[in-house]
Amino acid sequence: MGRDEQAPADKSSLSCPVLRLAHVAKVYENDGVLTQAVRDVSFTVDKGSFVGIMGASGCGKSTLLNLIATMDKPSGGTIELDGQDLAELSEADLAAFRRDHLGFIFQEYNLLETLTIRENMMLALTIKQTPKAEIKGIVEHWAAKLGISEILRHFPCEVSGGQRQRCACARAIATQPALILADEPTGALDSQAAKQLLETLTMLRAEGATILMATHDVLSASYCDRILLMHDGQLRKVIERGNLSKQAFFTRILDAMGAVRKVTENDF
Ligand SMILES: Nc1ncnc2c1ncn2[C@@H]1O[C@H](COP(=O)(O)OP(=O)(O)OP(=O)(O)O)[C@@H](O)[C@H]1O
Repeated sequence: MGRDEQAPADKSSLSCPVLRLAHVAKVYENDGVLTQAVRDVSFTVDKGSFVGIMGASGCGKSTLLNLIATMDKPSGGTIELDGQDLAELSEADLAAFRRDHLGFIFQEYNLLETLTIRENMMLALTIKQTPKAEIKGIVEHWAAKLGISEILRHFPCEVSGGQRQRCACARAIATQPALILADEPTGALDSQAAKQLLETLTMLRAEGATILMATHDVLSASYCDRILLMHDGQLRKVIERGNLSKQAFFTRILDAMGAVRKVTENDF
């Protein structure tokens, strides 16, 4: 049995996890109807890694991301981010914790339309109480790295979808969060812009960022170091990239997805 065939292993003794989930569950209740969206999910995300959560629509990716983003609370299990058990935080502490430890990149950019790209980045740093004297330098540093220096004075509506998404990346990384959560970040982009964005995320990872990305797109997933394959709320498989090329990893993910589907079909 290859290592990508094993049940998810806790690698925390070997490395430095930024995020640790243990037996996380989420049950929604609407008008007495229960939906078990996440079931007994355990995994860790190491510092400086780029991890993907994959699975078909409805498998629980967004629910899991919302729990990690502190937007919702699990029905069971524990989530530890940057050494903090999220359950121990009061409602009042959560917003500050989110601001100080997390960065977000969503499918729909989430830039404030009435602010320029520069102001969007500055706002994130101001909210995080970055010293005023440092803000300009930080904005310019990341804008240059992400190739958006020329458009800093523009409003989001004046730039392309790909540029907007790179701005969202610049804003997320500028505050140096412990973890960047990306939810289908390439969902609204054409294939060329999607490729550029994925290369940008890979570059941010090389700069030390830790990224957890939900996607249903195998090509996006092939840029990751590790894929967590979900099905029906459960973590079914962990696929490590290791030394594989992007293309070989792409094939391995496809194979693993096929295998998960086969097991599921055989259940009937
Ligand atoms: N607020 C809610 N109330 C009740 N059920 C919900 C709620 N949010 C999600 N669900 C259900 O939980 C399950 C997981 O949904 P979730 O949105 O996490 O899946 P997903 O993998 O992110 O899907 P997609 O890729 O389509 O966004 C689904 O069965 C969904 O219908």
